[in-house]
Amino acid sequence: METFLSQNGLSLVENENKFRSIITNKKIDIGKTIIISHPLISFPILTYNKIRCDQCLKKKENNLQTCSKCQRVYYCDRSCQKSSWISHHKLLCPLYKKSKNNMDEEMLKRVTILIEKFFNNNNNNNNENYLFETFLKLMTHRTEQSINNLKSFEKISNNTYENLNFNKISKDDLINYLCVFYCNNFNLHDNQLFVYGEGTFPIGSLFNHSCRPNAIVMYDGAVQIIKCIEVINVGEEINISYIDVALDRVTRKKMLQEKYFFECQCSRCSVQERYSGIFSKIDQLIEEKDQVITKKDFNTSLENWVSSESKLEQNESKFSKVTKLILSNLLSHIKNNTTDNDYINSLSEIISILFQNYSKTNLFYISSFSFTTKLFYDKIDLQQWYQSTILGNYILSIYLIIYPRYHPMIGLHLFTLGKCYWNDITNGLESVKESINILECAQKVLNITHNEGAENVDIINQ
Ligand SMILES: C[S@@+](CC[C@H](N)C(=O)[O-])C[C@H]1O[C@@H](n2cnc3c(N)ncnc32)[C@H](O)[C@@H]1O
Repeated sequence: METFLSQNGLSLVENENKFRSIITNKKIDIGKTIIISHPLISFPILTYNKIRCDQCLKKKENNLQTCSKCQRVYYCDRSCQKSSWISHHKLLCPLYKKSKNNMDEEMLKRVTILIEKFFNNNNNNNNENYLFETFLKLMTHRTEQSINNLKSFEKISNNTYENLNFNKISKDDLINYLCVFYCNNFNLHDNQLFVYGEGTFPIGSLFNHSCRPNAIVMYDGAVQIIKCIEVINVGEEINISYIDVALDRVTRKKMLQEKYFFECQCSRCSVQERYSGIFSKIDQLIEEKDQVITKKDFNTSLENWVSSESKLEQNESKFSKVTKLILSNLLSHIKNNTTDNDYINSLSEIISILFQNYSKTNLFYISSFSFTTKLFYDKIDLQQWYQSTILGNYILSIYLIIYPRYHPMIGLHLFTLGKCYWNDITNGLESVKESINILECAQKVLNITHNEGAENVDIINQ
């Protein structure tokens, strides 16, 4: 494991609160790939299992071939089918007739078959041994798991043990593996961020969480790619995010505690930050203070704003003011190569103004956001392009407050917004100019966040 990490310029160091952390031995620039790693096991979720190959997880609509024996798994070609057969399917194929596995059981069976082989051939110089060694040292948090979890793990472990013969692995080991899955596994997502699979990635599991991460996780089929979104200097820790960082502090805290068993002390959540810093102000802006009535008010005023007849009236709205303030100050930081410090300074100034003037409004609530996004896509469906650009700009301004500037959500949204401007002919040449500006920003972000060859990036680059 250490060798693999050091080949990638990384080190694993002990950490008092987090057990271990990954730090970089060299400066990493924005957009650079930090590490590419393979899963021990990954497979598509049920809704995708007929359009994504069970072995390589690449998409191939309509052309996948099923295993003629069990007719439960689909492959893109003979080579993937053969790899899967050798890896685990030979043992699992006859079992599919008997039972319908849930995801955890499926993962457990596949992983355990491989680990048993690893134990049996321990001396072989297999170049994937580091994956097993890493997996076996991942955190289980077993003593902190809920009683319900442990009961369910025991049941799955019993089923698995009855169906497969293991010599080197005990039932108790299986429960440990399930605990590892619970707080280490990843959901694989496509370039639009839709989840298509689940995977055990031992190397990816070494990265700790931050609510203001400097790295993101992307996928290409079954391959995991961790990319840098903020300059990371020698000796600094690399952090990804385990949850959606747009969530408010209370929800983040609850989710991290329930699923990963830790109290987050990242740069955004630390006590020091909480009382003074910019992220604390952001968290206060998005934290919900009022109840349902204001939500209804919000929806009505948003709809009125978007459909107001006169532009003057529109510009007077708090939605317009906030959007203009944020975009006029922050959008240029996306396109130009400003430093992270310059960006944070600008963000800090904006947040202070927003905090002073809008901290008692519900403009930044996540719950308001689902309505705003729905309205945005409704306008697109209705081809009301001008209104879609107004809403799209507002959404973009909120994204720039809650997400790091080079985040896939921002890139994807810019891409959609750029297309709305392109279709909006009411403003003539102005719309075309704005479309180009927005699409250039989208190109910059997507080239950083997405992998080469990703569909959106290709379209935009062309
Ligand atoms: C996927 S593992 C990350 C690697 C782990 N530190 C290790 O050494 O194996 C997730 C676990 O790491 C710890 N962890 C991750 N991020 C943390 C953070 N920001 N603060 C405290 N603990 C964290 C928690 O115990 C969590 O359940």
